[in-house]
Amino acid sequence: MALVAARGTLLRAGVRLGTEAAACGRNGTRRSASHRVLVEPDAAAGIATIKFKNPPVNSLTLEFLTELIICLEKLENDKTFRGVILTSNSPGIFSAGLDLREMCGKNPAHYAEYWRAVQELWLKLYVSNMILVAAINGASPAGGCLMSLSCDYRVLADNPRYKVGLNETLLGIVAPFWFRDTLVNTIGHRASERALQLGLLFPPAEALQVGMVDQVVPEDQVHSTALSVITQWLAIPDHARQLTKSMMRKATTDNLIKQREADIQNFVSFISRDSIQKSLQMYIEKLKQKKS
Ligand SMILES: CCCCCC/C=C/CC(=O)SCCNC(=O)CCNC(=O)[C@H](O)C(C)(C)COP(=O)(O)OP(=O)(O)OC[C@H]1O[C@@H](n2cnc3c(N)ncnc32)[C@H](O)[C@@H]1OP(=O)(O)O
Repeated sequence: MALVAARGTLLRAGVRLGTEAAACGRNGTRRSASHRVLVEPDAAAGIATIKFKNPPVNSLTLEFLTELIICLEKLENDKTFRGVILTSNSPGIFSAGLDLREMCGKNPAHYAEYWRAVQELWLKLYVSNMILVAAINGASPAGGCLMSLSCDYRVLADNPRYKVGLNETLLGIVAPFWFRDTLVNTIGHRASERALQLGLLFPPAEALQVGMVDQVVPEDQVHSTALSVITQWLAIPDHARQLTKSMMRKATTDNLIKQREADIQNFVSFISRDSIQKSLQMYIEKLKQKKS
């Protein structure tokens, strides 16, 4: 059902599925997946690199989310690809997380459609059969950080401006239970409690120390490191690795799947509150003023 909704959104957005299907194909040359998702397939290695290209900050708009979901599904179904690197086409920003404008001044039906797409992307990432490695080449707050936490391994560029974390409380909003669970599964309960309550954004050395990322490397080595990690993981027999991943993660995704509709309703009523709308608008204003 979610994919049908996603395709509906794409078609309304004027994205041609035929073009996108071709983009995620097995050809060895670089192709453009759609407007916002670039895919660089290396069929011989069985690895594809997905590059986010949704300027200015790769925020997760509904259209971008939908393109990512469909691209991941195509790669998942194409047995050529066993590993995927997620990275940004614009070094400096991995992803600014959920697009604030999608959560501001819209109607409940839009919020519901948006949240279903956010859930769908997480589900696709978290239990993917493929080996997913995040090559984090820029700042990665909130939903951007969630994407990387949903991968199997995270490599972060060593630049003090590239902070990662779930900073929702700083916006006056609350990370949902499945964001929390993803973080807890990665860094443990106590560290998550502190990070979530304070909305901490960790610079590289601290991110490594707390376990938000697995490796910090010089900026120009992020992609090559991700590649060599995937190559090591590819040496493990797929069925054994996949079953183990599922054993580790399925309870977490099942928890969302069984209360998916309730989670959407909860999001819609929370985000529609006047007080939350005001907080988000103030936050957007603050971002604008930062420039002037
Ligand atoms: C039960 C209810 C549960 C609710 C849970 C909801 C969960 C939400 C999770 C989220 O992901 S919320 C989003 C959180 N994201 C952030 O806090 C990031 C905010 N952005 C930044 O900190 C910075 O922009 C940056 C990413 C560090 C980049 O900094 P830089 O200086 O390079 O760019 P800016 O000048 O700040 O931004 C350029 C441009 O982009 C706009 N923008 C930035 N972030 C977002 C965003 N998340 N959504 C939409 N737009 C964004 C910014 O306003 C600027 O726009 P302008 O028009 O050019 O001024």
